[in-house]
Amino acid sequence: MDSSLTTSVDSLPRPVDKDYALHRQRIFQEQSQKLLTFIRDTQALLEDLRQTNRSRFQVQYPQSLWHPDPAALSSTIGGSAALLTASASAASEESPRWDRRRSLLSEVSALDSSVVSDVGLDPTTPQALKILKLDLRLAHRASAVDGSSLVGSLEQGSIANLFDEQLAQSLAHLARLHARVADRSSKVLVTGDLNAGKSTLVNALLRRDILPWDQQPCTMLFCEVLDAGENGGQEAIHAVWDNHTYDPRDSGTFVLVHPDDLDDVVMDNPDNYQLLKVYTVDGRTDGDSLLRNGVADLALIDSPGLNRDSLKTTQLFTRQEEIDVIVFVVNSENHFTLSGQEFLTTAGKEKAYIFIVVNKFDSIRNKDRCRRLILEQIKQLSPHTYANAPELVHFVSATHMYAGGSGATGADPARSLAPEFSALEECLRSFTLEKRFTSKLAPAQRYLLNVLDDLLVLSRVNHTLAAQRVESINEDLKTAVPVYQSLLSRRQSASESANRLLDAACELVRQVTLQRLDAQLRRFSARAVDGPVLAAAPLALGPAKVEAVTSAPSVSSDEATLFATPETPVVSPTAVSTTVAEFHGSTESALDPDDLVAHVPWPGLLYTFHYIAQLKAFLLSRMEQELQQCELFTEDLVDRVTQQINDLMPEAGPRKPVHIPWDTIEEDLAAATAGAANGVLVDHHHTHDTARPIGDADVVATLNQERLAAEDAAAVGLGFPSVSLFDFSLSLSDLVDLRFEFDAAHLLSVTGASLGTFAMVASKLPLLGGGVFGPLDALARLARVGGFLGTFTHRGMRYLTLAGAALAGASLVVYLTADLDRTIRRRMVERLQRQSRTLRYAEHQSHILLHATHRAVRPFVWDVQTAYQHLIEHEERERAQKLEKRFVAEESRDYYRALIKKSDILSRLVNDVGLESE
Ligand SMILES: Nc1nc2c(ncn2[C@@H]2O[C@H](COP(=O)(O)OP(=O)(O)OP(=O)(O)O)[C@@H](O)[C@H]2O)c(=O)[nH]1
Repeated sequence: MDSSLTTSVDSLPRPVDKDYALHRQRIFQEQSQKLLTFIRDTQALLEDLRQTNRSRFQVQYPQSLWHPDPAALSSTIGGSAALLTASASAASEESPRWDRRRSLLSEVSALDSSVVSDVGLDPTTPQALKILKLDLRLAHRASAVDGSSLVGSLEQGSIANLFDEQLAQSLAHLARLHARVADRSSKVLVTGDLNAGKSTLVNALLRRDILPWDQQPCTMLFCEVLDAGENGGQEAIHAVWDNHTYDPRDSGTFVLVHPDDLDDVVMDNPDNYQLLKVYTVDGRTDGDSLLRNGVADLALIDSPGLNRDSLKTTQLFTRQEEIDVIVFVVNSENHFTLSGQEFLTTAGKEKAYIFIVVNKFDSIRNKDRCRRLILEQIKQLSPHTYANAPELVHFVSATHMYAGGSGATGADPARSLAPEFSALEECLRSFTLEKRFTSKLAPAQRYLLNVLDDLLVLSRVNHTLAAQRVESINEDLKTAVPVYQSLLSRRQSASESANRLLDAACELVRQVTLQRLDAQLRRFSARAVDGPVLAAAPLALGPAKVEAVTSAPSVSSDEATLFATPETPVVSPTAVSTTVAEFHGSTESALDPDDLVAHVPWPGLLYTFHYIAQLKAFLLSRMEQELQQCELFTEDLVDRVTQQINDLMPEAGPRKPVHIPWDTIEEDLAAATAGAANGVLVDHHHTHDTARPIGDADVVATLNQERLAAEDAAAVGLGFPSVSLFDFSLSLSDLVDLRFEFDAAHLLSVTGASLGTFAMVASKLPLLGGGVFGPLDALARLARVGGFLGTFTHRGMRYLTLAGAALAGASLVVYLTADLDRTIRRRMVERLQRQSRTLRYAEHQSHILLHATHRAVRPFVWDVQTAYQHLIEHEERERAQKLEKRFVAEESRDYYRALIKKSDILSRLVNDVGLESE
C-alpha cells in the first residue's frame, strides 16, 4: 500500500473536536472534488482507449503482461535494463511504490527523445496488470491451462474483445467510485470467524443490545445498522431482497420486520433476504454517537460468520464500493481460521484499511503470548495492518467494554470504558471522522492509481510494439524500393527490346518482300531477252541485307543473332525451281525457274494469243510463288521473333501459339485505313490466301474499275493490289506498234527503201492466219488498205505496187515470225513491270506482310509488358498496404505515446491528492 495512505501512530487517537471536524470536512470536500475530477479524466482516457481498441487499432496484449517474467519483459520491450536498474537503485530508499513511480516518471520524461528502448518497463519490478488484466474466464472458463499460455493462444480479435469487456467493467467501477466519493456516508463492515462475537461487538459500539447473539452461530444474513435519521427519524427494520433497488421511501422494495421477529429473521433468514436494514437511534448523544455525530453518517454492518459457504458472499459484499472500513473480528481463543486467513488476504488487496479486533480477550489467560502469536499471524496475512498495529489491531472483550465490569446491554455514562475498548472506539472514530476522507477516498485513489498504472504499462508496451512495427515496415519498404526500381527498369528494357524486335522483324519483312518482288521483276526482264541464265543469283536478302537491318543501333546483340542465324530463310534458286516445276507438273528441276522461253515455249505464229495468255499465266504464277516465299519467310521470322520476345517474360513459360492473320489482314487493313481516310471506301472483296487465283478472267473483266479503285486507293495509300489485278495482255496493235517503234530500221534494210511505202502499208495490214483478230478490226484495216491502194491510178504502177506489196508482205511475215515471241515476252514483262509500278504492287505486298508480322508479334510484346505491369502493380499494391500499415502503426505509436504522458500526469495528480495532509 502506498505510504501516503498510512497513518502515523502518533496521530491517533485524536480527540474529537467539532470545529476541527468541520475543518477536516472542508478539506475532505476539496479532496473529494479533485478525486471526482480525476475519476472523470480517467474515465475519459479509458473511454478513448476503448473506442480506439474497437475502431482504430486493437490493443496488443503480449504474454509478458500476463506473466511478468523479467526476462520476457525486457525482451518484449527491448528496453535498456541498465538505465532502468540505475534509476531504480537511486530511488531504493523510498517506498517500493515511489521507487517504481520515480522510475516510470524518468522513463516518461525520456519519451521526448522518441527512443523506444528508453521507455521499457523496469525489469527489476516486473508488473502484471492489476485492473486491466484480461478475465480469461470469459474466454476459456473450463480451461485448465494457465493464463499466459491461454493469452498466447488467443486470437488478437478475442483479446481485443476481452479487453473491451475489462474496460467496460473498469468504467462501471469508476462510475460507482464516482458516486461513492460524492456520497457523504461511510460504511463499516464487521466480519470475522463464526461466533467470534461480531454481533456482540456491534451492540457494544452502539451501546444497545439490538442484534441477536448466541453461543452458537446465529447470524444468517447481513444486518446494516443505520441512524434512524436515514429513515425519516423512524426506527424500523427493513428486510431487503435486492440492495440495488432498495429505497426506504418505497415500501415495495422491502419487507417491514417487527422487532420481535428480528431474532428469527436474522437467525433463520427463511425468506432468503439479502440484507436487513435496521434503523435505530444510538444510545448516546449525537456528539458521541457513531451513527450520527453531526459531521458524517456511519453505518455498521454485521455479517454472517465466515465459513466455506459464506466466505464468497462476504468477499463479494466487501468489494462493494460503499464499504469504507472493514472490522475483522477474530476469536482470540481460536486465532485465525483458514476462512479468515483467505478473507484477509483477499480483502487486503481491495481495501485500504482493515481493523482487526481480537475479541474475547478476557478469556485468555496468557495474554502476552496470545497477542504475540496473533500479531505474528497478522504480519503474514496483512503486513500493512501489522505495520499500523497500534491503531488497527485491538485486543478487547465485547462483553467487558466497561472497566472492571462485565457485558453491556446499554449506555452507561456513569461507567468508564475499559482502556482497550476505549482505544478501539477512538481509532474507529478517527477513521470515520479524522480519517474519513482517507477511508472514503483512499479506495478511489487506490483504484485510480492502479488503473493508471495499468494504462501506463499497457500504453508503454503498445507504444513500443507500434514503434517496432513502424521500424520493421520501414525496413521492409527500404528493401522493397530496389525490387520495385529493378522491376521498373526491367520492364522498360524488356519492353524496349520487345518493341525493337517487333520493329526489326517488321522492317526486315518489308525490305525482304520489296526486294524479292523487285528482283523477280528484274529477272523477268533479263530472261525475256536473254533466255535462260543458269545458276541465277539468289535474291539479295541474304546476310548483307540482314546485317543492314540488325546493325541498326537500336537492335541489341541478342536481337541481332535472331536475324543473323544461318536459318535466315534466304530462298535458294533450287527451292524456287522446285516450286516452278511443281507448278508445271514436271519433275525437272534443272531449269531456271524464270526461264520464260523454256517454261512457255513459242507455239508459232498462229498461236500467238495463246502464247500471250500462257506467258501471262506463267509470269503471274512466278510472282505469286515469290510472294509465297515471302510469306514463308515471314512465318519463320515471326516464329523466331515471338520465341525471343517470349524469353523476355519476367517468368519463364511456354510460348503461346503464334497466329498470323493471313485470312483477314487485308480486310482489317482496308477497314483500318478506310477509317483513317475519313470514310474513303475501297471495295475490295478479294480474299488473300496462299493459293491465289492466277489471271482470273472474271477479275480481268472488272479490271478497269478495280484498277481505278486500286490506283485511287494507292494514291492515298489505301490500295492493296493483288496479282489478279494485273492486266497486261497484248492487243494486235500493241504488237505492230512495237515492231514499228523498235524495228523499223531493221525492216527497211530488209525490204529496201523503195518499199518504204509498203512498209508503211504493211504496217497497217492485218496479220494473217491468226483467226484471232476481231472481225470489225480486220474489216476496218482492209478498208483502210483498199482506200490507200485506190490512190494509185497508173496501171503499171499498180502492178508494180502490188508485186512490191506481195514481196514486202512475205518479208514482213518472215520477219515477224522470226522475232515475235521475243518481242511479246519483252512487251509482256514491260507491261507487268509498268503495272506493278502503277499499282505499287511490291510496296503494298510488303505493307501487308509487315502488318501481318506486326499483328502476329504485337500480342507477345503486349504480353511481356502486361506481365511486368502485373508484377509492378502487385509490388505497388504491397507497398500501398505497407504504407497503410505504417500509417496505422504510426498512429498507434503516437496515440500510445500521448496516452503514456496523459496517464502519467494524471497518475501523479491522483497521487498528489495528499489524503493525509492537513
Ligand atoms: N467471554 C466472552 N464472550 C463473548 C465475547 N463476545 C462475545 N461473546 C460470546 O460469544 C458468543 C457469540 O457471540 P456472537 O456475538 O453471537 O458472535 P457472532 O460472531 O456474532 O456469531 P455469528 O455471527 O453467529 O457467527 C456469545 O455467547 C457471546 O456472549 C467476549 O468478549 N468475551
